[in-house]
Amino acid sequence: MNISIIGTGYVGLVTGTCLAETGNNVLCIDIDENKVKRMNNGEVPIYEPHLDLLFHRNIKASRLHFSKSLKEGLEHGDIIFLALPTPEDEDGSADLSYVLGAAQEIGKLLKNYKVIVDKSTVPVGTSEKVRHVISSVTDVEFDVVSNPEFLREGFAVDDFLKPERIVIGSNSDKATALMEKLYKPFVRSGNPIIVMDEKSAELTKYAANSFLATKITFMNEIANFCEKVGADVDKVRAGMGTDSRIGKRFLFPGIGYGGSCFPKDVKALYKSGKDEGYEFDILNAVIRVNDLQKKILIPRITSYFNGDVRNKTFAIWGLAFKPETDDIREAPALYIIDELLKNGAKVQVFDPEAMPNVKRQFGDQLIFSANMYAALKSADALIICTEWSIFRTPDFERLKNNLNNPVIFDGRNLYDVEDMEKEGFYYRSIGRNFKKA
Ligand SMILES: NC(=O)C1=CN([C@@H]2O[C@H](COP(=O)(O)OP(=O)(O)OC[C@H]3O[C@@H](n4cnc5c(N)ncnc54)[C@H](O)[C@@H]3O)[C@@H](O)[C@H]2O)C=CC1
Ligand SMILES: O=C(O)[C@H]1O[C@H](OP(=O)(O)OP(=O)(O)OC[C@H]2O[C@@H](n3ccc(=O)[nH]c3=O)[C@H](O)[C@@H]2O)[C@H](O)[C@@H](O)[C@@H]1O
Repeated sequence: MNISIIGTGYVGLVTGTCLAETGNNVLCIDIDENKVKRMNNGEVPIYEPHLDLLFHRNIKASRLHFSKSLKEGLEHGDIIFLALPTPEDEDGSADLSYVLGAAQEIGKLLKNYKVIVDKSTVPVGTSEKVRHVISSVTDVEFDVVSNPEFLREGFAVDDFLKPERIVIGSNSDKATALMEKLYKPFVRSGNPIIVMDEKSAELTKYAANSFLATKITFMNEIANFCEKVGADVDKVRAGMGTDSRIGKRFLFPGIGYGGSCFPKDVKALYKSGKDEGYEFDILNAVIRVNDLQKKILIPRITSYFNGDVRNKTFAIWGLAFKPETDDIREAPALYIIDELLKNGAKVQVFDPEAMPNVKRQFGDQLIFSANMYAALKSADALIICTEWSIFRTPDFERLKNNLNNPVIFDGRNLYDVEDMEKEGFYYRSIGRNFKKA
């Protein structure tokens, strides 16, 4: 099939590349000329494991192309995917200007039947709005389908190629049949394509993300309480997670959820509730608790240094909002860096992939280190914000020798508490055997 993807970010580029991988001819459109130029020069503009290989293979096979022209996109694709940003608006709602703006342009360019697929995360009723915007500028036949995306950054290619489910919200048999044909190669192992009405599909996406954010937040609160009563959240997690009704995944406490989606999606669902006169109490609490959790290390650090971090130097390991991505949107590390700089501290950072993005935001306010050990040089403490694999088994002797003080604030519970105490570290993690001084 001929497929066009409008918006070539984390979702659009992965979708386009994976659809090319199953033999479709894909044209990816992006408004960012520089990005299109880089992709046409063979450069993958984001870090996403395994994407490189598929990207180059499909370009070589002439199944994957890039352009900045929406007109070309409309001429090429029988199915047009919208993978456009839906960022948080000032009032917490999802900003639909990218999606509806593109819909209007699409309407003007429409010459024959197309299926317009919304892959962006959007509130209930958006497909209807897209339909309305397009039909207000054209008489040409078209269908709109909601097809929310569930991929995770860092696992995006695997998640797309082997999805646990595909959700299609459609009120057109013709469009549904085309979508099922397109996705058939991805569900050979028997995972379902779940077809439903478009409103339910739109809500499924927000419900899934908000549920996962709630699960993490619940564990963060349990972890905080563990510290009050001297329990160990790792043990509690193991005890809970083995109940198959709860499950082992997404029970890891830390310094709050971040990323381009959970924070904005929880807020958008909360705001949708408000707009309908429904108060999502649980989401309100999730938002509040997560905001506090992102900064939970700050009072601990400040109190360790007797209330004053001025002229102290901190090493930070991990800047991305999670491992295996260069994405720093809503990354907890950025909140911690902000607070430390505001309080007069110096900050030396290392991240395997996210440093260029952080450099664009913080410039020379930070020292960017060539490797994880260089970041420790003469630092008064190490703060761990992202659980990249390379941080899991460091050379503790080298770590201790490079630091001014053997002090670690670990926001991701990477090390064993007793081992660290034996090694002579002051080691503070989240929700584990913290003994009050
Ligand atoms: N990042 C993720 O892991 C996931 C994101 N989503 C949802 O997918 C949507 C897209 O997210 P991301 O891919 O992360 O966004 P992104 O910000 O990485 O990429 C969006 C792309 O759209 C381009 N763009 C903006 N306006 C355009 C226009 N008028 N025409 C053509 N291109 C345009 C931008 O230049 C950018 O390259 C959002 O609604 C998000 O909530 C859903 C599942 C996973
Ligand atoms: O809509 C989206 O954009 C995507 O959002 C999340 O994917 P992603 O944000 O890439 O990453 P996750 O692995 O879900 O992690 C999100 C945040 O939760 C945190 N987290 C995750 C799991 C956990 O146990 N504890 C925890 O603190 C991570 O550190 C990270 O900050 C969802 O997992 C995807 O299904 C969804 O498609």
